[in-house]
Formats: sequence, C-alpha cells, structure tokens
Amino acid sequence: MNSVTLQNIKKTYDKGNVLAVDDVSFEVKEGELFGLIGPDGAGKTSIFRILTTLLLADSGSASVAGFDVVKDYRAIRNSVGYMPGKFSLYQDLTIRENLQFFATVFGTTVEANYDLIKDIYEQIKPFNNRRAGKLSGGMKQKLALCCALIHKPNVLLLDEPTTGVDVVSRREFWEMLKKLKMQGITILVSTPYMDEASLCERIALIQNGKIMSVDTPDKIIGSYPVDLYAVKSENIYKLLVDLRAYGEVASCYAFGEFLHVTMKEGSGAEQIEKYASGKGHQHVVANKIEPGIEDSFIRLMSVRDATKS
Ligand SMILES: Nc1ncnc2c1ncn2[C@@H]1O[C@H](COP(=O)(O)OP(=O)(O)OP(=O)(O)O)[C@@H](O)[C@H]1O
Repeated sequence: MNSVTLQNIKKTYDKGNVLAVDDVSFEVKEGELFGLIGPDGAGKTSIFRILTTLLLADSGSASVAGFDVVKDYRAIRNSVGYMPGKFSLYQDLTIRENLQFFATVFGTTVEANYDLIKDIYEQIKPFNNRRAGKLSGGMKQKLALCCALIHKPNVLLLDEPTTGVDVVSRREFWEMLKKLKMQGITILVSTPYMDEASLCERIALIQNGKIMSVDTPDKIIGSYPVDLYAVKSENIYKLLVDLRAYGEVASCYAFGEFLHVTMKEGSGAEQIEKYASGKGHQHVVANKIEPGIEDSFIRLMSVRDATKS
C-alpha cells in the first residue's frame, strides 16, 4: 500500500509565471524511507506544502495516509508529522515548553507519547529550560523532530531537515530516521545533499520542478549508461577548458579535486591522457571510476536539457 501518492501535480506562482512543480507523480510505500533529492529551488518545499495541505496545487491530486490533501485536510493534519525546512519552533519557548505546546495543539501530552520520542528527546533533555532560539542547529533539529512526532503520526514529512547542520548531527539524524522507520513510520525526506541519497530506500531526483528518475539509489547509479573517468593534472582549470574543447569528450565537469569526464563512443582513459599531454599538461591522471548519485543527477539533467532544445 502507498502512504503518499502524487499524481500529475502542478504548481505555479506569480500568476502562472513561475512553474515550481511540473506534472509530478510518485508514490511512497507504507513503511518506506523515501528521499526527494534536488538543489535549491527544485520544487521540494512546494511539494511538501501541498502534501501537508498548506498549499493548493493548480492541478493533479495527492493523498497522504489514505487521505486526499484537499477533501480530507483535517484528517491529514492529525496523521502527518511535518518538519518544515525553516526552523518552525517558538524561539522564545524552552525545549520543554515547545514540546508541551505541540502536544497540546494535537490534544495529547508529552507523557502519552514518550516512548516514540524518548531516544531523541533524551539527547536534548539536559537543556530542557533553554529557549529554542538559543539551541545549536543539531539540537533545534532534534527538538523539531520530537515536536513533529508528538502526536504519533503514521507518516513523517521532513523538508530539508539536515540543511545547515554539521556533519556529525547529520549522521545522527539519519540514524534516528532509520530507527523511526523500524517502528513502522513512513518517511518522506527532502535534501539537497546528494550523499544522503544512499541512506534512503528509494529516491526521486527533482530539478526545475520535474522528477527525472524514481528508483533505488543503486538502480539509478547502475543505469548510468557510459564509462566515467576521474581526470586531473597540475592545472585543473586549463584542463577543464581544454577537455571541453576536445571533440571526443561528451561531458566534463569539476568534481572536488578531479574532473569527471565521459567520452564519445570508443574513447577511453588512454586517449584522455594522450590528448591532455599533447596540450602540455603535466602529471595527467585519468582513471575509470564508478559514478555516484551526483553524476547520475548531472547526466539526467543534461539529457533532459538536450531533449528540450
Ligand atoms: N511564494 C512564491 N512566489 C513565487 N515563487 C515562488 C514562491 N515559492 C517558491 N517559489 C519559486 O518556486 C520554485 C520552487 O521553490 P521551492 O521552494 O518549492 O523549491 P525547493 O526545492 O524547496 O528550494 P528551496 O530549498 O530553495 O526552498 C523556485 O523557483 C522558487 O523561487
């Protein structure tokens, strides 16, 4: 059974001039940890706001926990835990007061649902009397997650929960999500960090409001259709310019200290090295590598742009 479904959802702003969500369809299965992965402005927040009944789509339909986002908006609000991208807690209330506030809004108490939040809450409990505005990013994120869980939702919708949070807190957060998933909660989480894709069971890659692919991270990476090379030399910027001008190169982009390069048919690492050396580059290294999600994302984007033009 699906816990979240979107069918042909479209959303525009500014009287139709900004197309934020472009005919988006995907499903999140019950109990799944599903990632919506895309850069800033891709349309993630608009999708979350539509799913949490805070925004109406122009067209299409969507349901969460079996409830239609338009007809059954009241029921959705009770069965969904939502953690918005922007910090949503009351800055002037303490940790304890924020939790109590959210519990009261949902007609419950912190004590009644303690089991579900216990592991997360106990990490911030020593700071119970600190105002939310004075917490670190990681602590705010834990408190926001506790507040989103306080009414025992079946589905958690987390919009960029790890944005701006340090690496250790990000890792801890994903561990918490895995534990919540094990308790049967369906989780839809968005992130601009491609490295977090591998922590999800399935992902949807989104760019400019359009879903480019929906599958497991392994399958998306496995469907990368050509060989990929990591290339470097002593002058990486000149190498980028030279390789982009080389007729045998299909794509070339900077990736950390390397360039990631794909070639037109029949060409390989040796040919890259020979060409670069011929252009006067020193210490040229070209190795065939396994692509990652970011490479798949870039390729899907360029394929889509090529079919558009
Ligand atoms: N209220 C609004 N009025 C006009 N344009 C908007 C509005 N909200 C979002 N947009 C535009 O819609 C597009 C999608 O924005 P959205 O916030 O849904 O994306 P996002 O992937 O969540 O990115 P971000 O992390 O930057 O919020 C962007 O081009 C954004 O500028």
